[in-house]
Amino acid sequence: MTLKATAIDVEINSAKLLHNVSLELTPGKLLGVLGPNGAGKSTLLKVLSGDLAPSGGTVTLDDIPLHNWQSIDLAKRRAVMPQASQLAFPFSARDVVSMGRWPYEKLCSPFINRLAVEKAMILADVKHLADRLYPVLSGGEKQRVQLARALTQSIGLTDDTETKCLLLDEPTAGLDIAHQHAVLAAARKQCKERNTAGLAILHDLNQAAQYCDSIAIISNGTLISNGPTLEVMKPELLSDIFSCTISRSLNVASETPVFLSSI
Ligand SMILES: Nc1ncnc2c1ncn2[C@@H]1O[C@H](COP(=O)(O)OP(=O)(O)OP(=O)(O)O)[C@@H](O)[C@H]1O
Repeated sequence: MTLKATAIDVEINSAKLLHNVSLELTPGKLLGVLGPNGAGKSTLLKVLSGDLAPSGGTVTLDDIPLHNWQSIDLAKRRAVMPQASQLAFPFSARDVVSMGRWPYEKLCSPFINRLAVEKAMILADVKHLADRLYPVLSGGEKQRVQLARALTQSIGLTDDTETKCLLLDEPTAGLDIAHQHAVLAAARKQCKERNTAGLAILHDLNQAAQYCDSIAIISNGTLISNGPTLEVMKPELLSDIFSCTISRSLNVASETPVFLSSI
């Protein structure tokens, strides 16, 4: 049992941002959310995280509506990496990552909390940035520090058996290619090894196919398709959704699909 959205509508100033979207996150799996710019992907993530109340429908975590959860209990169960995080204060990168431990401050010893921070910094490859000031890091470095913050939050307790949810809004945006792979590998590892239910909004079709267990496609605020990655990522559907020609072949060496696109 985990995070479940049922018949979600979002309407702001008479604009329909989401219409009748139902979606469930699965423990141990990474769900990729694809769709054109302005489709409603970030809006969906904000509804799933509890940051935005839907106009209609419900989001439940373990069958309990999100608005009935205490914020500290919700923070123990789901971590969010938003699309952009600005912090004006001169915190170090380690301070920012440590913020992910606030739900566990009183539950774990300082030693355990420090270990969880160090582990997440290694996973997100930001250990070498630990003492640098966050506001002066590059965009990609800040992105990885934010990923580490979300990862350390979703690590929870050392012997935690509760399923966590990890919600990532374009975690690879602005990253060099090696770090794009590293970030998605870290997200997938977190899902598999800690039975975390993950969601990542992505724009790269090849990375989505390579790292995600299932795919949801959103277009014009509507869920168009949702299911196992290769069943959903059909060239005809993708070409239609993204208004360009998309073909799919197979990388024989790695046995992974390869998507090519042209206008
Ligand atoms: N607070 C708001 N008020 C009015 N319209 C909004 C608001 N927030 C988002 N929108 C609009 O809702 C639509 C969906 O936005 P959203 O950010 O969810 O898209 P997205 O799929 O994440 O896009 P992208 O891939 O460009 O990040 C857009 O047209 C956006 O302008």
